[in-house]
Amino acid sequence: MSPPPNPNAKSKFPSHLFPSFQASTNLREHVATLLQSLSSVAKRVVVIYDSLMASCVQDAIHIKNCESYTFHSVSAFTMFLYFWNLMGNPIVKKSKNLIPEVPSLEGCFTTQFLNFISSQYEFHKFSNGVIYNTTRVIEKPYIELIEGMISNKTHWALGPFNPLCIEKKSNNKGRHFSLEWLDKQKGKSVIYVSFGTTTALKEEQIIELANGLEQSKQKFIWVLRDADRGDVFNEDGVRRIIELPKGFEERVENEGIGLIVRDWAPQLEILSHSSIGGFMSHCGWNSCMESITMGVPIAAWPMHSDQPRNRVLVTEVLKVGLIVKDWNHRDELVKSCVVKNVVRRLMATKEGDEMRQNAMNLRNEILESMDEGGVSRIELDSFIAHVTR
Ligand SMILES: O=c1ccn([C@@H]2O[C@H](COP(=O)(O)OP(=O)(O)O[C@H]3O[C@H](CO)[C@@H](O)[C@H](O)[C@H]3O)[C@@H](O)[C@H]2O)c(=O)[nH]1
Repeated sequence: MSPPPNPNAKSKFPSHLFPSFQASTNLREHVATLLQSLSSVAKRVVVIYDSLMASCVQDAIHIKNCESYTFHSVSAFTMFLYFWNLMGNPIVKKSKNLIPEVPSLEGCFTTQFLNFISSQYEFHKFSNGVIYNTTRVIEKPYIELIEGMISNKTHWALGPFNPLCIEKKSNNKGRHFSLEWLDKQKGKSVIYVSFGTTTALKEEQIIELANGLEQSKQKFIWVLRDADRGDVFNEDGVRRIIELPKGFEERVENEGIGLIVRDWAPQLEILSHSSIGGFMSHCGWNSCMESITMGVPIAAWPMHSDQPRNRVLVTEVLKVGLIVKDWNHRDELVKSCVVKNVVRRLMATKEGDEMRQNAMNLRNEILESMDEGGVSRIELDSFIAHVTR
C-alpha cells in the first residue's frame, strides 16, 4: 500500500510511489504465462515494455517466437547522459558542443530508487531493441551518440506519442471549463502552470507562486493538485485541501486574470489552444514533448528525476525556455519576485517571442517529419517493417 505524497519532504522525489514499483516485480510469472499462451497461437509475439519493468519480461528470451523491446519514456538526452556517466564519461567523437554541463543526479532520486533502476537495467541485455518517446527532429545528436555507444542494439525514436493535432469540439458540451475560459482570451496571452503527476508543493511555495503569478499581471491557468497516489482509484484517506493566499482565488477569477484547476486538467487540449503562450512546467518528459509539439515555450521548474537535465535540454540546447528554478538552490523557496520576472520575460518580452518562435519552428519541423519521406515517418515505418518481417 502506497502512503500519500508528502509535500513537506526535503526531496521532491515521489518516494511514496516506491511500493508500486516494487509490487510490479511480482508480475514476472503472470507475464511469462501470457507470453507462452500467445506464442502458441501467433507467428510472432512482440513485447514493448517500460524500462522500469524489465525484470517482468525476462522470460521472453526463452520463448522462440517472442521479441522484446525496451521503451524509455524519458528524453534521449537524459538516457545518453545516464549511459555515458555509467561508462565513466568516455571521449565521444564529434561531440563538441553537444554535451553541455548538466547537474549531477544528486537530489534527483533516492538511493532506493537508483538501486531499483540498476536492478532492472541488468535485464535490458535480453531486449531486441530500444524505443524512445522522442524524434530525431529534436534529439538527433543524442540518439546518434547512444547508437555509437550501444551499437549491439537498434534504437528507434518513435515519438512524439501524443497527438499533434487536437480537434476542437463543435459545441461546448462536455468541454472542460478551462477551455471555455481560454476561448475568451487573446492569442498567446495565457501561461499554463502545471507540475505533472508526481509533485506536491509545500504551502509556503504555493503562496510564493500565487503571489508571483498575480504580480506578473499575465493571465494564467494553474493546475493546483498534489502528486498522484500509488492507487489513483482509492478515494479513501484524508486529502490535503491546498490553501491559497486569502482572497486570491476569488480575486483572480473575478477579475478574469486567472483560473485555478484543482483536479485533472486536459493538458494537451490546453496546450494546443491558441490563447496559450507559455507553459510553466516541472519538465517531466511528457510535458516537454507536449509543449514542444504544440509550439509552446517553457518556464522550467524542475523538481526531481530527469527533470533538472531536461531543463538543460529545453533552455540551453533547444532554446525554447527560461529557468524558474535553479537546481543548485533546489532546497530554497522560489520567491514570488522570481516567478513574476520569469513569467513576464516569457509572456511579454521580445526574448519570449523569440522562444515562442523557436518552439513553433520545432513544432512545424515535427509535423513535416511525420509526412511521407520525413524522418519520423521513416523511423516508424522501419520499426513496423522490422517487427512484421
Ligand atoms: O492535470 C493533469 C496533469 C498531468 N497531465 C498529463 O500527465 C502527464 C504528465 O507527464 P510528465 O510531464 O512526464 O510528468 P510526470 O507525471 O511527473 O512524469 C514522470 O515520468 C516522466 C517520464 O514518463 C518523467 O520524465 C518525469 O520526470 C516523471 O516525474 C502528461 O502527459 C500530461 O499531459 C494531464 O493531462 N493533466
